Amino acid sequence: MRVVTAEQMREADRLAIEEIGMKEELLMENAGRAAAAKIIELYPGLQYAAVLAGKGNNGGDGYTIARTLESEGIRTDVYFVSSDGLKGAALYHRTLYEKSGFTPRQFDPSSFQADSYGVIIDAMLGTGIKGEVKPPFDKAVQVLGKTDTPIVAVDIPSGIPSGEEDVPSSAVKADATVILESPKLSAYLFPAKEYYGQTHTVSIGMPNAVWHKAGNEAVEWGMTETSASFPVRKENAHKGRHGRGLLIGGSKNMAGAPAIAALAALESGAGLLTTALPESLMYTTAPLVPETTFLRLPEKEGELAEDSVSSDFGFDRYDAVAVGPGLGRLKEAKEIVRRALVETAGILILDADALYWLPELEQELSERTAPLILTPHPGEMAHLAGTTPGEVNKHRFSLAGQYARKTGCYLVLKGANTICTTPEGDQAVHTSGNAGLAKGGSGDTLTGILLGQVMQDEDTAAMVNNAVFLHGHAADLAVEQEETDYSLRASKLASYVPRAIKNVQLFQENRRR
Ligand SMILES: NC(=O)C1=CN([C@@H]2O[C@H](COP(=O)(O)OP(=O)(O)OC[C@H]3O[C@@H](n4cnc5c(N)ncnc54)[C@H](OP(=O)(O)O)[C@@H]3O)[C@@H](O)[C@H]2O)[C@@H](O)CC1
Ligand SMILES: [K+]
Repeated sequence: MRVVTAEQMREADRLAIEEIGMKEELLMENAGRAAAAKIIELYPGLQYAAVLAGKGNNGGDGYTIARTLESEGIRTDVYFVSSDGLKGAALYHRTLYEKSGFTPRQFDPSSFQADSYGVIIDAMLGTGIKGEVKPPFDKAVQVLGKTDTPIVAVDIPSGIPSGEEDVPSSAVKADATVILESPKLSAYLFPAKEYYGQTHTVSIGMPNAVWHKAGNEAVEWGMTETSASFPVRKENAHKGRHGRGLLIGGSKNMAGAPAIAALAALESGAGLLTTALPESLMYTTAPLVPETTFLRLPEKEGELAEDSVSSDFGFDRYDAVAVGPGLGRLKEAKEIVRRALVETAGILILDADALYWLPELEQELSERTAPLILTPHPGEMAHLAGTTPGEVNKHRFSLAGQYARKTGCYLVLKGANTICTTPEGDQAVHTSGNAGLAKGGSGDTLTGILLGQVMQDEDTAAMVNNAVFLHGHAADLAVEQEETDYSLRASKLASYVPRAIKNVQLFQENRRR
């Protein structure tokens, strides 16, 4: 599913109108009808609704929704908060509404009876918003903030920006948002996302052709995208075919991390896995993951020593190498990361403490040509980009895009709604996963899944996204079944990866039928 900025949506709109000849009134009719149908689906038995309408096209959608609901037998009152300068398609649809026998009323915050309606539809401000909500809309936002009646926003909750701009001090907090045609970036950014409630995207019949010119910012990557690119294993498969992977990590205080990552790598498809760790950790790791082979490395104070990785270590013998889970920050680890960057001819994944050294390895980073995947959480991203976690969270799309293009890496920016960016700047945002993932060790699981997945196909971008999807989907399945978002532990999470893969394969089979 396409994800856009307000500018791209406007450009698509313009192209559909000017180049394809769709009338704006038609797009608005489609929008209103699709939104009304979704509202009826969400609230079966709805009898009485109110629409709060603005003076732009979002308001225009509101009049169309009201007319459609009325024709479905649902009594619907329209209150215009402002209609100053109503024009174009919005004026056309208000006129249709009036000529159909209905009379819109001026919204009055002191007399509006929010509780008498089954649903209130927020059609005040859409993608045209700029800055803090101004009068008279501010009062209407306050009134909606006090009612228990469900609020359904049209396209975007009024006041919320479409992109990475600041969320104003007050905005409509919707129970659900019916997004028109394509979600805007803010639907994936906190705190804006919290205002959307449940999201439902409906088509307004925008011709696909316009997107080639209008472009789009990102896609949302889910089950459909994963199953479309998930490789089918050949019947005569051989273990070597599915990749030789190397995992490097572990230290005395993070002794379990390599086991968690190794389990996840094997359960996501790694053919042959070697785990390189401080030698003392082998005896605790082997019983947990009997299928991996080991490289027992010399250690210093329980962490890998600088000379742990011998000159003939053989980074280039593997299809993919992951460095980081439980590695620790002793400065000796820097040399291991440097060598991995320079010598790994296959795909290299750097995670956790391996990322810590990257700002000091700029030259090696810029000289690396083989694929590199970085998996920072917002704190690590801030360290990489030389900024604060707060700034990272505000500008997740743009910052990730800049960093991936600048360094030529595949960047997996973790956090709620993980964003994957390719070296070319193409982005995919993920919604799978839940609060159960906000726990130590869940990053190790992701690194393992990435290691297992990237060796399965040459389309690295798709494999990275599939790994992120499987990680989130495994967490969702765990919570649906016997786990909760409190209890989910990373090692348990790995045990749900097979079920996540099974679901992807079932989805694939059903599509082929
Ligand atoms: N794209 C498509 O294909 C289709 C799009 N459609 C719909 O169009 C919507 C976008 O419509 P839009 O561009 O007319 O803007 P919209 O959000 O209605 O608001 C504009 C008004 O807000 C005002 N305003 C601005 N800032 C403000 C503030 N801080 N506080 C208060 N007021 C503020 C501003 O007034 P001004 O400040 O300029 O006086 C202006 O009058 C989109 O979200 C979707 O619902 C559908 O119809 C189907 C086809
Ligand atoms: K709205």
